[in-house]
Amino acid sequence: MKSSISKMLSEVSEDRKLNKFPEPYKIEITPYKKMDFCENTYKFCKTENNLSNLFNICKIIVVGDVSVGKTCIINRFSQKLFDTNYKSTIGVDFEVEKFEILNLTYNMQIWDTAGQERFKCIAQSYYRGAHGILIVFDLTDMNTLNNCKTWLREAVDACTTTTPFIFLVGTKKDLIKKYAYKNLEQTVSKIAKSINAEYWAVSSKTGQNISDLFFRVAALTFDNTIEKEMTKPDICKEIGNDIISFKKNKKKEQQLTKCSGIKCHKF
Ligand SMILES: Nc1nc2c(ncn2[C@@H]2O[C@H](COP(=O)(O)OP(=O)(O)OP(=O)(O)O)[C@@H](O)[C@H]2O)c(=O)[nH]1
Repeated sequence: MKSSISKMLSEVSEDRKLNKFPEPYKIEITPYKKMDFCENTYKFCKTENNLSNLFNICKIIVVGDVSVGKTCIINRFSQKLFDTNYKSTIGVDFEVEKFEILNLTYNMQIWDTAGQERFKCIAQSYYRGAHGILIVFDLTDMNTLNNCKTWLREAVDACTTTTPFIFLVGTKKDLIKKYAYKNLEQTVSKIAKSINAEYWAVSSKTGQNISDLFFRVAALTFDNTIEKEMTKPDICKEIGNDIISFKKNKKKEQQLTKCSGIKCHKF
């Protein structure tokens, strides 16, 4: 947690800067067909905007069976590390990754959940408000793929306040032979389409597609959040239990309204 906070305060490294909309892994296996940021997003990012820090965070949850490689994906991306020793996640773990998208800082909270059944209840309490769900399976174990629908149902049921982007992520690509992978991809494609998810095949051991996946997640959630907020009459933001609302039309003095529980006051 300490390192996550210091990361949020630190400078964005060069390899986390994004100015071009990243492509999906396979255009035919994604429901998200857009190939560029929205016009509103470009406009918002170009204007000198003191509201920009209101949209600078997204929450991503990573779910899937035991030992499919959830922690390894996150460690490979955040620390460029791969550990062959398996240490099961207890409950949930938390990481923050900092990006710069179209010159705005963007923080991604990544919630690594335990695959073990006994921790499900704890993990589910962290799903609320997620902007993205990574459902992870092991490309060498069909059972883990078959369980993805259950993971998705449970995650979506708990995400009552948001409509998250869904990614179906197959791991351990380094362990599967080319011809076997080709056959498998047809099955995965059907499942991905049936759950309306974007598919990625990755390897935490070699690093294949790991960064591309997280950049894609960052770009989609960033663009969607700004687009949604820009089309609202007023910009509202949930901070803890409070709703902070900014009136967009007031130029000089922004009217800030804070509503907490039943009481509502202006300041
Ligand atoms: N060869 C190979 N092994 C991997 C890869 N990803 C993960 N592993 C191995 O798979 C095992 C489990 O990885 P974890 O990332 O700990 O799995 P997890 O899904 O977080 O497991 P839980 O926390 O118990 O739910 C470890 O021994 C890893 O070294 C990969 O891309 N390639």
